[in-house]
Amino acid sequence: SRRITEFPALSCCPQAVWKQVLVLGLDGAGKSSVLHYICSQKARTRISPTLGFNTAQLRVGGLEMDLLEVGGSYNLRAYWPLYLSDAHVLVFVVDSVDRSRLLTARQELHALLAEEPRLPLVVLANKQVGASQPRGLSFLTNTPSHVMLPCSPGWSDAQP
Ligand SMILES: Nc1nc2c(ncn2[C@@H]2O[C@H](COP(=O)(O)OP(=O)(O)OP(=O)(O)O)[C@@H](O)[C@H]2O)c(=O)[nH]1
Ligand SMILES: [Mg+2]
Repeated sequence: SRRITEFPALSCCPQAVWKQVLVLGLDGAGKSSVLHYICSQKARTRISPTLGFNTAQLRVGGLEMDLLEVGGSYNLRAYWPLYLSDAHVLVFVVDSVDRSRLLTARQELHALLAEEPRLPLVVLANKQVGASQPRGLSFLTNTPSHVMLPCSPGWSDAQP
């Protein structure tokens, strides 16, 4: 069964539209946590690695979004490019605390942007508790038309 999470309408998108949002990023970045938080407004501290896909449906007034996460483990990254052509937006989630893997994250993001340079991009700098501006992540992309947002899916109020 298809479970749709509903949000109140936004005045900016009165007509019915459907968008496919592709959610990618290295394993452990927090993609499933973000999807879970969007759909339930609750953090989940125990979350299993995604071995294939994970999906969520949202409706914000007339805007309906299908969110598709493809797991970020090394073997699954080979499948990422297959989903680019159907995507309207790419949300790339980065673990901003795990500095040792930022370079890998950057390489993977650049490989995606090389295939689909005009795909709108949102970078989520995850695990940023209390930060208003993500620091030290500007090198991730030199695409001018992207949005970079700090996030932490409900972490401050997480229940173990
Ligand atoms: N401290 C902290 N931990 C987080 C945050 N978001 C996610 N985590 C933890 O990070 C780990 C990985 O989160 P997931 O959401 O499974 O990561 P993922 O990107 O879906 O990983 P794959 O499915 O393996 O590609 C889990 O233990 C989460 O509980 C956050 O904002 N802060
Ligand atoms: Mg996952």
